[in-house]
Amino acid sequence: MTYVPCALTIAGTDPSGGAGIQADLKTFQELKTYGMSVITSVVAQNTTGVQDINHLSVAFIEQQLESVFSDMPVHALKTGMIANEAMMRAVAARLASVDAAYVMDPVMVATSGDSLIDEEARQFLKKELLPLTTIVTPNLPETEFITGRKIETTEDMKDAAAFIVDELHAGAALIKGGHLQGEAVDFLYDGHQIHMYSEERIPTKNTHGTGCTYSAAITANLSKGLPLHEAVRQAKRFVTAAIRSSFDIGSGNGPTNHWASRTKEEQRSE
Ligand SMILES: Nc1ncnc2c1ncn2[C@@H]1O[C@H](COP(=O)(O)OP(=O)(O)OP(=O)(O)O)[C@@H](O)[C@H]1O
Ligand SMILES: Cc1ncc(CO)c(N)n1
Repeated sequence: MTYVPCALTIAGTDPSGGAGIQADLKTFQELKTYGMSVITSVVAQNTTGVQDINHLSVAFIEQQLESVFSDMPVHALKTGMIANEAMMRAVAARLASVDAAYVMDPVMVATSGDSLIDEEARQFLKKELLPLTTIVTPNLPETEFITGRKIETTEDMKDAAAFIVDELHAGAALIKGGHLQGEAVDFLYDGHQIHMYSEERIPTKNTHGTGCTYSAAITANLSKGLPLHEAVRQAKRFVTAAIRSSFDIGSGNGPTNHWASRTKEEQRSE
């Protein structure tokens, strides 16, 4: 039987297609993995912000998890928006018995600035979910929350990555510098060494869903069995290409373009 890499996302939705579950599934598909999704909250949002949120019940989230795990292989999974502590407890209980790479995108606020999870969920994420991760991928505000430190320089980013692994027991930490000035530089600490991923900053406001797309690409690459550093390296290339050819659609922060990383040959043969 051929091996099909299977990737799962546990997250909220974006009907405008740029972030959340929709961005994750598009990314899984582009990276030639079999994509699956468990929805935590249905979010009415678009490029301008979040208009409303409808949370699914904990029992229904548990049922979705059971439907997937009782029947399907999962080689890697990611979590995105998990709005409250009760939902997080249900996910944590399932993760404890799952043997798959776990990528946590510690989603707290949308690109627009709208809050997506409550205060108790933030605390639970830091104390209970972090130690279960293969890798956590915070942006700068999320890193400041998780570490309780101000992050202003690349040195601060490297120190934060080490702190999150050594003191808070994440498997690895990728600190994303999308919110800094200058080069778009990210640092990975895997418990042994620091890796740096740096790309030219693209002058665009169209960054809706970049964090979702990046963590989904890492998840897809891990489901294929790539080592962590290589999974992140290829994902950084993918998200940079997606930002470079992002869409100027909608009147706010436009979405990334998930098919941008296809080679010319691949695009021609379609
Ligand atoms: N303008 C840009 N040009 C190039 N790379 C960028 C730009 N903005 C962000 N990135 C890169 O995109 C990736 C996602 O980082 P970012 O810090 O924006 O995530 P995020 O804040 O979690 O995203 P989101 O807006 O979805 O919440 C990182 O690799 C970051 O370095
Ligand atoms: C559902 C969801 N998850 C994550 C983000 C962060 O971009 C968002 N805007 N929406």
